[in-house]
Amino acid sequence: LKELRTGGSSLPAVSSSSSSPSSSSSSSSPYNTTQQRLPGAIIIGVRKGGTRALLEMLNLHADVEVARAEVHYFNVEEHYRRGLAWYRAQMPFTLPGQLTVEKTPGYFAAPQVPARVWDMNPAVRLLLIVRDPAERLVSDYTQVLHNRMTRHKPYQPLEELLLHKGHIDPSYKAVQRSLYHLHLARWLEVFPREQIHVVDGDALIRDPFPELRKAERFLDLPPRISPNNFYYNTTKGFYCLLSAGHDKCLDESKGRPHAPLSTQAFRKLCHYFRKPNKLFFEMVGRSFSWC
Ligand SMILES: Nc1ncnc2c1ncn2[C@@H]1O[C@H](COP(=O)(O)OS(=O)(=O)O)[C@@H](OP(=O)(O)O)[C@H]1O
Repeated sequence: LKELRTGGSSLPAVSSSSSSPSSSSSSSSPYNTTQQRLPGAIIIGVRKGGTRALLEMLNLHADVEVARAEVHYFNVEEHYRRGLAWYRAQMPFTLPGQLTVEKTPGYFAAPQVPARVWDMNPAVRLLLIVRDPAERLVSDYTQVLHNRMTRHKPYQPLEELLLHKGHIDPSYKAVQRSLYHLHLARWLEVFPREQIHVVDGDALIRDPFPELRKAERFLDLPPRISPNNFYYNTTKGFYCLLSAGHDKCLDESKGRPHAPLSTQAFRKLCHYFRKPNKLFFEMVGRSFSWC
């Protein structure tokens, strides 16, 4: 939508030899007014929490430009070795005063990432969008299942991966990714709590606008996103975006029907997450109505 309005992020990326966080690459635009800048805000996770929806919705704001692709700079060694100039060259072109936002949910659970993000810019604002960890896990599995099916690869039913001798298997990666308190603890060793804004992913699904208003406030953006930017699409079963006469829904990989899981197994999952959830609520100073 924004691209249609400003042409901002559709310009080609250029690389720069500088690695200073404050420096930036000049654009090849005829007016030379736009530059690629390092992000002032990063959506760090959680995977399947609604990170794409949040990014696209923030992009409705005239003062925001977003990196369309997940960059995986801080969590993939090969990318990190390329340095900040490479990272910056993955960012959209922005006008002075515009905020660059990127999202890579893989950052949240990667232990080396918080310190690296701090080194990039200790003032960067972090957005963490969370969702009921049991639902998140099923969504996570559903995505892997879909990818494997598309590549005609074999796959195990969720219950086989999730349960070991009738108990939740803590070594299953999707279980680990839902232990939000463990991952957040590592971020809080590096960043003050005030620098991390927690978005309620379930609330964002039900009614995006209030969550966006809170995010605008956290990012010190003037309130520009309005309820008129959203409409409920009955075919998709989710809110879609409206801006400057254009409408846009997230692609079909967002909001897929979930893989089946027995009620009994789902209950076990909910029970398993009860304690970790409590620890997470204490950490963030608020609670969520998760199962
Ligand atoms: N408006 C709107 N439209 C479509 N989907 C929406 C929306 N808001 C939130 N969501 C939820 O986003 C979930 C996908 O999360 P992510 O974008 O973080 O996934 S990913 O980690 O980047 O793959 C996706 O999860 P699933 O429903 O499990 O597919 C959605 O529930």
